Order: sequence, then structure tokens, then C-alpha cells
Amino acid sequence: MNYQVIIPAAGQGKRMNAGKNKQFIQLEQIPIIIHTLKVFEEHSHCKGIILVINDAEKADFQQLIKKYRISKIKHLVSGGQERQYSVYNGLKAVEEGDLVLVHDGARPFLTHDIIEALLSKTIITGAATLAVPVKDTIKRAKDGVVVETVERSSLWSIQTPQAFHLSIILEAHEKAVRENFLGTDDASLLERVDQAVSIVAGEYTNIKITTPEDLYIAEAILSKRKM
Ligand SMILES: Nc1ccn([C@@H]2O[C@H](COP(=O)(O)OP(=O)(O)OP(=O)(O)O)[C@@H](O)[C@H]2O)c(=O)n1
Ligand SMILES: C[C@](O)(CO)[C@H](O)COP(=O)(O)O
Repeated sequence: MNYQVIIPAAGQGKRMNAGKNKQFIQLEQIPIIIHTLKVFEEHSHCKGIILVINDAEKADFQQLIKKYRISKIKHLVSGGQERQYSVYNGLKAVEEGDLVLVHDGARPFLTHDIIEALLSKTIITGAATLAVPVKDTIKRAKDGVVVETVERSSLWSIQTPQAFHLSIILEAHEKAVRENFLGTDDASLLERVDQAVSIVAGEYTNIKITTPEDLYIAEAILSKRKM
């Protein structure tokens, strides 16, 4: 059940509009990326972290890693133009082991129980993603007018981590690069070659910090955890 994790943190945070990479925004005085890294630092089955960063922010990340005593980082890898390319760079740096997780640096509220559930499923099926059922009614629209209401019972909101056998996900990334395919998550690279990806129930609190209002939700999650 041991694994390594790739953490892409090389985005720009454009939708957050904070004037800096959102990884450095503080939640209860601790940067988002440190909240995320601590989840894996404190999980005994995690044998190594590959952190993908922007080259220009390398010194800032190194300073934080030292300050917060994150000891499991094996490599600091340069990010790419898109999340998919950042993950691919991370995958190429994995040296050993079979199971690999990919987890957004911007998802700081992952729990160990959920990682365990994901690992158990991946050992059996080869690939799995966390997800929660969609709660809203979803409609497709064109030019500002509703075209249809999409049947909700089969819709899932996809989270990370996503877990894979290393050879399977590496091959899928290589094929995507060759064929110029760009997906918004790693599981989609398997789906396009008809490889099954299992769904494991995540938690609604495992949010990705994406837009400014997510910071209010994040503060609420943290204060609830302290109760
Ligand atoms: N070229 C990129 C783009 C994204 N990411 C990382 O992928 C995760 C999920 O991406 P997202 O939430 O979209 O982050 P940003 O790309 O920073 O946000 P935005 O799209 O608003 O600019 C984040 O941890 C982000 O740092 C990355 O490593 N490399
Ligand atoms: C991988 C992901 O977090 C799953 O929800 C998501 O697809 C990332 O997409 P984004 O466009 O970078 O927000």
C-alpha cells in the first residue's frame, strides 16, 4: 500500500486573482501548499513527494519546505504550461515503486481515511479517482439559452487524488502528448484509451481552492475541524 505522490503546484492562480500563485495564500497563518504537503508528510504509506513548481518560485518553495520541516520531498520538478504537462514532468521523475497518486497542491483538506479507501480500490482495479455526487441540477446551454437538463444520477464531481499504477498512467500521458490531447485531469487520459477508472467516494470538504469565495469555505472547514 506504499505510494509516491505527485503534487502539481505550478499554476498561476488566475481565477483566484490574488496577484500571486494561490499556493502561497495563508489559511490560519499556514500557506495552502503546506496544508497539502502535511497530509502526505503525516501519512505513513507515503514514501515520497514529487512537488511540481514554477522555476521562478523555487526559492520560495524551498524556504517553506525548510521552515515547516517537510522531509518526504524527493524532487522539485519544473512545471509546464498546463496542469497535464506539470503532472507529466512529475511522473518522469518517479524513480521507484508502483502506485502513484496525483493530488492538486490547491486541495488542502484531504484526509487519511480517504487516501486509504482510494489505495484499496486502486490495488484491485489499477486506476481510481475520488469523486462526489453532483448536487446541483445541471443544464447544457447555448448562446445563453438552455438546451437540455442533463440526467444527474450518473454525474460526479471529480476530485484528487487520483491513483494509478505507474506504468499505466505514464503510458497514457505519453500517448496524450504524442496525440496532442489535453485533459483537465489525469483520469481522462485513461478514459480516452478505454482503460477503466474506478470511482471512490470522496468528501465534499475536499475542495480545490479556485476562486476567492473558496477561501471563506476553507476557513469554515478549518474552524469546524478544531471543534
Ligand atoms: N500549469 C499548471 C497549472 C496548474 N497546476 C496545478 O494544478 C492544480 C489545479 O489547478 P488549478 O486549480 O487550475 O490552479 P491554477 O492553474 O493555479 O488556477 P487558474 O486555472 O485559476 O490559473 C493546482 O495545484 C495548480 O498549481 C500546475 O501544476 N501547473
Ligand atoms: C484535477 C481536478 O482538480 C479535478 O477536479 C480538476 O480537473 C482541475 O481542473 P482545473 O481546470 O485546473 O481547475
